[in-house]
Amino acid sequence: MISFSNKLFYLRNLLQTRQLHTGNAKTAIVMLNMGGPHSLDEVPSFLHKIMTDRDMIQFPFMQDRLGPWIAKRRTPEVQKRYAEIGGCSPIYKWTQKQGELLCKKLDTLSPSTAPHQYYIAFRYTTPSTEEAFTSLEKDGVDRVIVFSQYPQYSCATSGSSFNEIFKLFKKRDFPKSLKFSVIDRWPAHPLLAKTFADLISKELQKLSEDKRKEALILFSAHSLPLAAVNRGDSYPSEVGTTVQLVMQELNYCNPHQLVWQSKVGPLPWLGPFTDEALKGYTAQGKKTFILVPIAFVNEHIETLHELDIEYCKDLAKEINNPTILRVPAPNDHPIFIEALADIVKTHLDSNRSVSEKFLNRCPHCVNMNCLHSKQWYSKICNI
Ligand SMILES: C=CC1=C(C)c2cc3[nH]c(cc4nc(cc5[nH]c(cc1n2)c(C)c5CCC(=O)O)C(CCC(=O)O)=C4C)c(C)c3C=C
Ligand code: FES
Ligand SMILES: [Fe+2]
Repeated sequence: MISFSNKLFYLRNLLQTRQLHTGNAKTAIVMLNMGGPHSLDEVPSFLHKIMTDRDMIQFPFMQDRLGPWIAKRRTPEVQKRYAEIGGCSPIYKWTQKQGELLCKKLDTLSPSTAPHQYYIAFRYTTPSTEEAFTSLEKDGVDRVIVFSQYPQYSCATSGSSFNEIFKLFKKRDFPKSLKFSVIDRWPAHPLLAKTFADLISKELQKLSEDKRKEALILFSAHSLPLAAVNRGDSYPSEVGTTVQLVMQELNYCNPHQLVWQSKVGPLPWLGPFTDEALKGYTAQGKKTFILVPIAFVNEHIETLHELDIEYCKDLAKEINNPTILRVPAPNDHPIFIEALADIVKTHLDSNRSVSEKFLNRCPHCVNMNCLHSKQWYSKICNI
């Protein structure tokens, strides 16, 4: 049964798609991301899709049962959290805005590949990968650039989305005349670092001089299961790269620390955890923190709920009310939009369809999806 709010969403989506896709686009930019529920009714299917995605999470036993069980068990609590941030994830709204601004900029920066049109491909909600490719094929574009919206690459997130494209084209033919290329990661882009540096500076400016001097910058990224880290997933080191470049941009003005949030399920995950770090540092006498969500480019449940409500409000009360300011996600920051446009423009100028890093698997990868997917990308990108 599709609820009234979901029906409204699909109708609005259809109208927007009609308005945006003029049918004369030459270059398609496919914006890959996980997506988030468009309504509270969609939370169960969203969680089910995440927890049964074997590229995202592998259980040591009973994979077919444990995933759906954890998804079902989490549903009421996660629905409550989405209700507290307005009833849906803002990822779709922000991705649309970023896509519009990016294409507008690209039309000026790269007239020879214009008009550019963005297509959103979400892994766990609509618009899906299949919908994105069906639309761009219908629009008759000449080339497609698959652009991951995760700055840092993890096999659990970016990898799962890339594997989904491969799985789609196992079911149907890839259009022969379509030029295809991939932007898989951009953790070291200077304008990404500049965006975060600007956002952090603005928060620091809100503090009195004394507080500003003592503020500890806590970069917080979504954690990963330790099994994925030990398999060789490059996400932790790429998050570290972004952190270093942001601090360099800030001229190492304050102390900083990288911490990890949003552990799911009972298995061990990469730490130190953000909430434990806040507790530890306040016990050490620190009283002022700047929290920076460093591994996602738009607001989502983990910034609006976990950071803003659970840590800045609830946890702060428990630990003697330190000052905690949370830096906004890049969203539609003008330097961030410049970063997106520069990444695509540099890619267009490079004549490189895919990175060598992307085609190489983790040293301990045993996932056959990765093997076959990377073979497919080599072929389709003419490597
Ligand atoms: C950007 C980095 C992310 C990594 C790495 C990541 C790994 C990862 N996540 C789960 C399970 C869940 N993630 C959930 C939400 C969620 N995850 C990310 C980002 C990363 N996840 C974002 C941006 C969001 C929020 C989406 C939104 O709607 O706003 C959820 C659902 C929420 C919840 O239940 O808490 C789950 C479940 C695993 C298992 C994993 C690594 C293996
Ligand atoms: S798990 Fe990293 S390439 Fe397969
Ligand atoms: Fe997640």
